Amino acid sequence: MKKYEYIRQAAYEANMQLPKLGLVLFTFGNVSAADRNEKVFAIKPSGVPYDQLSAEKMVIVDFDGNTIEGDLRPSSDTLTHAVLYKHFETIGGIAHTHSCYATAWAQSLRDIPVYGTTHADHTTYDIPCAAPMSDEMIKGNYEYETGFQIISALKEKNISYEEMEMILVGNHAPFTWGKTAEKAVYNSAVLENIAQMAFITESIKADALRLKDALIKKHYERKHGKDSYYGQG
Ligand SMILES: O=C(CO)[C@@H](O)[C@H](O)COP(=O)(O)O
Repeated sequence: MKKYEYIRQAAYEANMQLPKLGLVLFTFGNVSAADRNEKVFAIKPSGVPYDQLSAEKMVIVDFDGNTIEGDLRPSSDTLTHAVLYKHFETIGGIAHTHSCYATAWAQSLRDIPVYGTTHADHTTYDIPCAAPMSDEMIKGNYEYETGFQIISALKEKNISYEEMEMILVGNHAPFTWGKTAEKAVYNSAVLENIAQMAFITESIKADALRLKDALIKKHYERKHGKDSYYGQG
């Protein structure tokens, strides 16, 4: 197998899931897949429509954001991916979408509260919204700073990147990650569904009640506890 072929293919297949799942339009969003031994990742080229993508067009970038291989320019979000790979030491994939409901929560600068068991099946925490960029950050290295905004938001709430594989970036859109690029895309789809349900919940009842802590715990444990299918792996 040619060098980096595995991550090129993984990134390509994961990117192609985004329009299929209705998580992006046109050229919005991007997915990357990492080879942690080589400290590189394959990412969608910038501005290329999904129906014109191929595994060969994926750009290989190192964890400092330098292009290693590829004829096209890597996604404009590359430095955010690079910062996350460097700091979240066990992840193998990252997805960024502009999916409608999750992005609307990000634009509203709001964490998504745990309103129901769908949310609790995936995480016991509210989905955090990282603070929007300061003027200095916008003038500086914006995409690089976005990575640090994500890291700071989790740190502030004392949540690890392993417990929370999804985040909203204030005024921007969601980023999700996971052990693989496929899992990162799965998390983007779950986040969009949770965001939509939370929005509709508040539209029906503005003062909707949060799910009780005991139920949050019960639902999460059922899916992720030691006796669950996932907990055993
Ligand atoms: O966040 C943004 C724009 O707000 C980007 O995700 C674009 O939606 C896609 O950019 P490229 O990956 O094509 O550079």
